[in-house]
Amino acid sequence: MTAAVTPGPVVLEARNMTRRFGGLIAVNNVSFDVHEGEIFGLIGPNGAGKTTLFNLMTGLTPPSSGTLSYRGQTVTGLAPHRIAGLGLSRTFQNIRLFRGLSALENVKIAQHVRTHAGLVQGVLGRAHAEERHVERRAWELLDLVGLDGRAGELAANFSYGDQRRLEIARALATEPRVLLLDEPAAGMNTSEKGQLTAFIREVRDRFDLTVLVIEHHVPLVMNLCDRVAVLNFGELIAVGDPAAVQRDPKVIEAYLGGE
Ligand SMILES: Nc1ncnc2c1ncn2[C@@H]1O[C@H](COP(=O)(O)OP(=O)(O)OP(=O)(O)O)[C@@H](O)[C@H]1O
Repeated sequence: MTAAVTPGPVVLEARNMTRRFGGLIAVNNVSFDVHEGEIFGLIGPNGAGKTTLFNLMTGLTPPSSGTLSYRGQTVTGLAPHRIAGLGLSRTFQNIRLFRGLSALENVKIAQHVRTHAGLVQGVLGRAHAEERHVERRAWELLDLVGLDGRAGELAANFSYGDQRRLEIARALATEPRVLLLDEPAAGMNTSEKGQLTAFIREVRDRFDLTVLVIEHHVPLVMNLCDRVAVLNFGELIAVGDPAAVQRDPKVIEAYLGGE
């Protein structure tokens, strides 16, 4: 478990975020703060609303009501690329790499969120200096995630674990301040899961990030996260340090008791 540290300033403020799909309330009046530099876990049973909450935060799904502020600026209602451009970057539960492109190309393309080049221009013809910078940075990120030796291989040929690492490299290519990871351990083998905690901490420290992570693997969440929020049927039933959350009777009943 991480040592208690003084929390940094609030970077994200979710206020009364709600999303209805017809009669179903997938996310129900959820409010929480995330502090700079935290690793903040989001757990809950299947269908609890975790991915929908990430989608609301990153602009993929508009909320029915409620807001998200990032460093005091309301980002609710902005398009996903605008939110990414402000510094919120994410990975997906169902991996969304360009499977037919190489690892290097996947990371290079992601950088156009920052360089403002269009997708076609991003692939075909940037100015030389910018292209060299993009290429160098892509190699650095592949090196960081341990895939620089496989830069030319197609993403489709990578194991789940390596695809997830490549997704993280791609998310980092947009130079985020906040990284949202949707089930980074899914599909990983035991040894890959074992390395993930150290890897996420290293990424947080190296890039001075705030990290939000959805994860089903409870021991990983409890080891990794500074604070944990628990969703159940769309409602936030607990937020706090991992040990306190793990002891909370509401959480035990909703989720951990069933493990
Ligand atoms: N686009 C959609 N249309 C209708 N219902 C949806 C949609 N997206 C999510 N839901 C429903 O909202 C609820 C929350 O789903 P969500 O995927 O956010 O849960 P989750 O906690 O991420 O689940 P899991 O752990 O299984 O990934 C579920 O009942 C789901 O079926």
